[in-house]
Amino acid sequence: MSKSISIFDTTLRDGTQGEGVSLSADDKVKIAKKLDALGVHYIEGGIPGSNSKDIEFFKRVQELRLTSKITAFGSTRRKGSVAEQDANLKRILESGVQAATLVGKSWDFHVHTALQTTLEENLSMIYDSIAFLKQKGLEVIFDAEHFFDGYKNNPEYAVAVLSKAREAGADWLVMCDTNGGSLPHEISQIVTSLQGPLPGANLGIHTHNDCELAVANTLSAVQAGVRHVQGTMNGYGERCGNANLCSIIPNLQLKLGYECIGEENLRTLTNTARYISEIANVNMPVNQPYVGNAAFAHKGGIHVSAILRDSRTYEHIEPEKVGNKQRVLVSELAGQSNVVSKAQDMGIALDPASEQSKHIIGKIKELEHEGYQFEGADASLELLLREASGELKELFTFESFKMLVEKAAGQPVVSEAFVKVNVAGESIYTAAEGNGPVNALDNALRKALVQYFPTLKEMHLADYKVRVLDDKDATAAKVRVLIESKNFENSWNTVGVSSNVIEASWEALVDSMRYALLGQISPEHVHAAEKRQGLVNH
Ligand SMILES: CC(=O)SCCNC(=O)CCNC(=O)[C@H](O)C(C)(C)COP(=O)(O)OP(=O)(O)OC[C@H]1O[C@@H](n2cnc3c(N)ncnc32)[C@H](O)[C@@H]1OP(=O)(O)O
Ligand SMILES: CC(=O)C(=O)O
Repeated sequence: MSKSISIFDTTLRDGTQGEGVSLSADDKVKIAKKLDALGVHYIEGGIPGSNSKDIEFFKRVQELRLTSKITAFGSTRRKGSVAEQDANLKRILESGVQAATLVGKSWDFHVHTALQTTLEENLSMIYDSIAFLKQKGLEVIFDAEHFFDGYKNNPEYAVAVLSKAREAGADWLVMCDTNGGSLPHEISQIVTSLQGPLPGANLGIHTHNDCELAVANTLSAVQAGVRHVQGTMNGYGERCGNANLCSIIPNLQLKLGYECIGEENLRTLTNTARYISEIANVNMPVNQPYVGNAAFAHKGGIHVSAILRDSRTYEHIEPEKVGNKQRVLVSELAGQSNVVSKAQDMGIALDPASEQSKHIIGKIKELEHEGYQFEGADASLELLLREASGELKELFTFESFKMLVEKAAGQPVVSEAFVKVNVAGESIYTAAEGNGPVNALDNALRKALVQYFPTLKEMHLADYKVRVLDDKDATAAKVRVLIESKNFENSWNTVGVSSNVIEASWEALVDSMRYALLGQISPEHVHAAEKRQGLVNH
């Protein structure tokens, strides 16, 4: 039996039925290009009978001449009408696609309850609609909605639906686990049972994740003989989502030896998944298998010590095969290996056997106990490691700060910060306003430093997160502030902890600037060098 699987992506249709996922025509075009580059065989673009955004997408995507086939989705004709007059079928034709996905009922209960028609009329709706589109020269993928629930309730009818679709000329007969309630062994048994009534049929699978089994159910169907797999990127979709292609494709290709998108394209999977999550504006869970940030991240000291000897000790595949990478995290669960490996990544020489490395681990554990978290604050960790290894040159030191927050009735709240820092032996005092206390502190600190270090003009704060660490004693609870900073090329994260949110923010802010200034020369040295060259005379 062929080991090629046709991959059908419905991120742009079923994916957008997921809560919180909404894509403009422009977003859809961008995602379609990316999916095409990934090498999926079909891209279901939307429902031309539903909205003008999808109509615009189908118009624009034709101009791109993608390799993936674009399909338009719609349901079978309405009951008691004729296919030629059906508004949804007409819209599919007008969309200019060469392939259509038609959804039809295959559960008798749905025919009676949702459609409120007879079983015979539903069969005619399926036959007429597929035959009409085939007559117009389209490839037709028939999605048998609720196929598995239908089969459990009335197997003869569910099979009659697929047979009718085949008779009408459907190119693929796709069995849908629409409510996502099936288990892998049921999928396997039902798919296998079709070999008798539908010998040699082109079967496909479309599953939902309501029992967190959509990927497992898809694999079961493939092992029972289906050769067409529908799913979405990152598992977006109605309710709990669709089968996640980011897991299905590597499972099929790397574990089961099926050909899906090829080895080279598979290496772009992580980038594609992350790009789509950015466009969809949906945060990707860090622990998402294969493509998540933590999919190959190692935290426990015992794990890190072993992966440094051989990655296979704690990795089921080489991360590069799906375009991901190994990461080592540093936390209170760290051992020497984590810290030494992290230091190496940062270009800091640290002897694993030294007292110095033991001291650093002790220090990290102590700080994590106090509430610091270095997993999400690489820049603060690097400062700590450089400081402990004696490599850090401080370019400024803190003297004091003061805050004023004022609110008068009917007036907007005003925040002002006063900051005193010392640069090259000189005490600098600045004041600045901001749209909040942290912004005011950032502005005042920057104002003090930028005259000495102009590169600070290029950086800005990109994200700010506060977490309450101990709510047993509400007012004395500690907070942890995480700040993400960016310049044109890089982003870096810093952390601060205190029972006072302003102090915690200050600490993270100062670290952010200390990190931005790593490798810069102190103004004292610049001044001394200029003096040597006779550029200044004092
Ligand atoms: C399993 C799936 O995911 S199927 C895809 C689901 N996705 C969507 O529904 C998103 C896009 N949907 C839409 O924009 C709209 O629902 C439309 C344009 C398709 C239809 O809108 P409306 O005409 O207002 O109908 P409405 O959404 O209220 O109800 C669905 C109608 O489709 C009919 N219908 C449902 N499934 C089918 C089917 N397989 N074949 C024929 N008709 C069907 C229903 O009987 C109902 O018609 P009725 O009100 O005459 O009984
Ligand atoms: C067709 C489809 O999306 C489903 O049955 O779930």
